[in-house]
Amino acid sequence: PRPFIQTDFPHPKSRDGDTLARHAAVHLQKSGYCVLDGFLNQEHSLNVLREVKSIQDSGVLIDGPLSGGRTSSEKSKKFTKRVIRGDKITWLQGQEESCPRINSLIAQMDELIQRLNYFLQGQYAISGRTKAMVACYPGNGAGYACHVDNPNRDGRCVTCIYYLNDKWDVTSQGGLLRLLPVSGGHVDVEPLLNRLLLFWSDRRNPHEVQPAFDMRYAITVWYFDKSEREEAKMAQLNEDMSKLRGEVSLPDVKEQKER
Ligand SMILES: COc1ccc2cc(-c3cnc(C(=O)NCC(=O)O)c(O)c3)ccc2c1
Ligand SMILES: [Mn+2]
Repeated sequence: PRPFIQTDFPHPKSRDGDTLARHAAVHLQKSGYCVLDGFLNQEHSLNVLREVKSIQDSGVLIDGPLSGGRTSSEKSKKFTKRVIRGDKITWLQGQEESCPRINSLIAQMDELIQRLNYFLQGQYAISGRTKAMVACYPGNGAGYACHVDNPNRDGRCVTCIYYLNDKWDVTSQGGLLRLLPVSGGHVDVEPLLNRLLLFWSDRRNPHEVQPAFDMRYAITVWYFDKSEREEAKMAQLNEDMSKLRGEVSLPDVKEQKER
């Protein structure tokens, strides 16, 4: 049977920024995710799609983390199990002259998240973001196995995905994003054009991309929580320094006392 697919996500009546951000804050705090349809106007979203396709045609997209190479568990074995090619990606700062419409989308995402931060009343202090990841799933049945974006406190608190797939039909084209919130159940999100999906990036939201059978486009930005990000950078710095010094930990001191 067709998976239960939620397409009638409630959408705030008025379009002003604060209403949208408040709606997103309420939904995130209640369910850990939020779907906003019609994030840009139709023409703008089609122009963003046009720019993504020209980026794809320019050949700058590289294999995503799991495509083409070995799956992480295969590193130890001699042979490498070839995974089917997964998503192809590129990273954009959001100021490139070659894609003004994508830059404008990123600016709108930034503005929404800054307003959202205000309505989260101190739950997070969202202070920065990653570059925007433009991803194309090639449509050969590749998907993305169930995973958590930020399992180990790397600083990312909100995942923000903008979908660009016009007239997408999951029954024939697959590519469904399935959230498996630890609070139970599952939420199926179709990767529809001009749809923005937000969800907490941590272990509360394991999610998967089911195999896609047509080219499937998305632009993802991860937003950082200030303190979690600072701690993660400090931990990384200490780890790098101890590697640099070739630091070796000594056997436990109290054993020596007993000698
Ligand atoms: C170390 O370099 C890299 C480079 C790129 C990386 C991209 C992802 C990633 C994570 N999540 C999704 C996802 O959930 N997509 C949901 C959807 O498209 O509907 C996705 O497409 C891609 C994870 C780790 C990476 C590491
Ligand atoms: Mn993910």
